[in-house]
Amino acid sequence: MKANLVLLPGDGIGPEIVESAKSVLEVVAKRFGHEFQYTSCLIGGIAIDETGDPLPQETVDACRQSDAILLGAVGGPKWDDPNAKTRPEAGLLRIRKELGLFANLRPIKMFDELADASPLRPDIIKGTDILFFRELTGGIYFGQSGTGEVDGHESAYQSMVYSVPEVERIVRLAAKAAQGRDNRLTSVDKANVLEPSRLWRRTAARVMADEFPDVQYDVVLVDAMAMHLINRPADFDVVVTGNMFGDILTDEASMLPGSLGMLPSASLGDGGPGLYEPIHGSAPDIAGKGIANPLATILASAMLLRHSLDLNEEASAVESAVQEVLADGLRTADIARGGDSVSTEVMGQAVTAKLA
Ligand SMILES: NC(=O)C1=CN([C@@H]2O[C@H](COP(=O)(O)OP(=O)(O)OC[C@H]3O[C@@H](n4cnc5c(N)ncnc54)[C@H](O)[C@@H]3O)[C@@H](O)[C@H]2O)C=CC1
Ligand SMILES: CC(C)CC(=O)C(=O)O
Ligand SMILES: [Mg+2]
Repeated sequence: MKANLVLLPGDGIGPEIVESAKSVLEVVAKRFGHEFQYTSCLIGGIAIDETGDPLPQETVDACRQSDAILLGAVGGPKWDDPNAKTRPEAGLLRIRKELGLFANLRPIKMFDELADASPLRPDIIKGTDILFFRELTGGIYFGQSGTGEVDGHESAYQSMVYSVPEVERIVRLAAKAAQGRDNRLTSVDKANVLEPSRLWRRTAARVMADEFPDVQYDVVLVDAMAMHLINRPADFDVVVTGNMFGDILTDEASMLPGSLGMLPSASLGDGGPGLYEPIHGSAPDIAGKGIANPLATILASAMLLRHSLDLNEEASAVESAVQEVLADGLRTADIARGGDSVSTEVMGQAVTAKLA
């Protein structure tokens, strides 16, 4: 098949890990007889430096015309000035919104080979296989914000808004995914405090009762969920939650397989191109050192093959190749736990070698 792919390397370790994932896609195309074309576009801090805008219009246009998008990460200390007109992260939020990518799928899958990379005991993490559905284009990250004065003191606010259709569509997707897995769905909210969470909870309950009575459904408050994830992660199947709760809980959940550098994600909407990225950020502390773990981005490219190009065999081949290099004992520093480690490039090449 022919596919037009947009690459958005971004900032920090973004270019290094996207380069590794691109090499993997190139080798997949060669082995399976596909023709992938790549267009690299600006997003984030580098886009601010070059155009003044973290999401230039050419980037949006190229993404809209593509079959799928692979993104590295955005942001870094260079653009952290609290008084700056715009930030790299604004570009990422906008591309998600512009493309209507309301569903962010974040699988938390264990690799047996990495059991010793997790800070948690093997008996606790054994059998963990969670699929998070994080709502991605609403909630507090998109709420009205501003600064002002309260009681004579400088103040700031950011509001959290969810509408019924926004909750319905993400819950439906998550419930359908549950039907294809272990048929269990957990909705996470903060309904004991937040009004949008109460709307979320009653909407989700109605959708589940009316449309998915066969799916085993429960609700958990987000603070308790933070604890359950560490205490009994293997008990969860599909989890659906709002934008900020999903952002935070999945970074926490990355410690189950052992590193942020292992977790991919897919952002999907109603048709149109999907956007694939690792869940981590631009890791400025290790950028340019050639030691970042490229596996999250490589696994994101596998999700791209599966969800946007319908290439299931190819996606599985990439996932197996990752498993094999881990079984061979290859570790980047983040999963080496003090043992021998390899560079980003060597890890990427090892995966492509398995696929060639
Ligand atoms: N999707 C995106 O583009 C995201 C961007 N960010 C941005 O990234 C910048 C840095 O944020 P942080 O809070 O430091 O989060 P981060 O996720 O970039 O890094 C947190 C820690 O994990 C490590 N890490 C992350 N990815 C790794 C990988 N592939 N291999 C090895 N180690 C890895 C980093 O070295 C760091 O110690 C900020 O500007 C933030 O806004 C943060 C999260 C997501
Ligand atoms: C700009 C942020 C919302 C990025 C982030 O932390 C994420 O999507 O995981
Ligand atoms: Mg995050």
